[in-house]
Amino acid sequence: MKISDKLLRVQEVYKTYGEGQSETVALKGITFDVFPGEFLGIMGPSGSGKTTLLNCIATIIKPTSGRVFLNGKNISAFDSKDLAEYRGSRIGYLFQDFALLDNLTGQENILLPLSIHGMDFAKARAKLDELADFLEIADILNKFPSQMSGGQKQRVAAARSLISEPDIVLADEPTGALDTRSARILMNKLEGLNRSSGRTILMVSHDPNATSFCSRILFIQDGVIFHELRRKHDESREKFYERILQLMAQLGGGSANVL
Ligand SMILES: Nc1ncnc2c1ncn2[C@@H]1O[C@H](COP(=O)(O)OP(=O)(O)OP(=O)(O)O)[C@@H](O)[C@H]1O
Repeated sequence: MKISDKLLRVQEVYKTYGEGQSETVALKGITFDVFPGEFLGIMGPSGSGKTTLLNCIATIIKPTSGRVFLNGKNISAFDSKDLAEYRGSRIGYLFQDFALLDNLTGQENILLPLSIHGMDFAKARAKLDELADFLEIADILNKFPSQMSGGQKQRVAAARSLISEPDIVLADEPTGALDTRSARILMNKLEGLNRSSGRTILMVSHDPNATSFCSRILFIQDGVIFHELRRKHDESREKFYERILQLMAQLGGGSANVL
């Protein structure tokens, strides 16, 4: 298979922070592919390198060595102009803390990426209406973040991550600040976007409830991928959740301690 058949290829990525006595090798040669339409989860205990890996893919930080390809292009070799285009339109971000701007309404937050990167207004309006409808945020678009619940904020953030129709959405613990019910609603929406629109999502999480919505999960520990679980074609989410828990228990110490 050619590299271009894959949407994303992470190849032998290493990341070292600091030097000498304070040196931390956060990623130790990570290699994996993401195919178009996948909903890939990355699980691992605190400090295992999940956020570092996501930030290398998002070009927020540079790998110490190794390469990241998006649509066959080596984005780790991009100059700053290409990086701006890549960050702005080819990927969407979803963060644990929502990262909404407090002094902008929901609608303004969602449209912000487009106003920075140039906007076809009619297309943006149609896309906004479609996303607001699907994510059930139409009636809060004129509210400010301080007037929204956590779940509503994260669904507004999800709309913002999708408005530019990115090739891939990168989500870092998107349910981390949500209660169980809001987390489930968000994950149902992300799964729906993945299944109905073929939206490719890469999500980092330590929560098996969240990753049980994925189609495949990579397990990372001490900067190395050491296991993969794939959701079977007709496997229910509940069954997949059980398999994730079983694996976590096998890894030792019970799920809560391991991941
Ligand atoms: N800016 C930094 N400078 C130095 N060390 C760092 C930095 N960021 C992360 N690290 C270290 O790199 C390792 C991986 O951290 P990372 O945040 O990627 O883990 P994580 O799996 O996302 O953890 P968590 O689930 O707690 O967010 C940890 O040992 C961490 O202390």
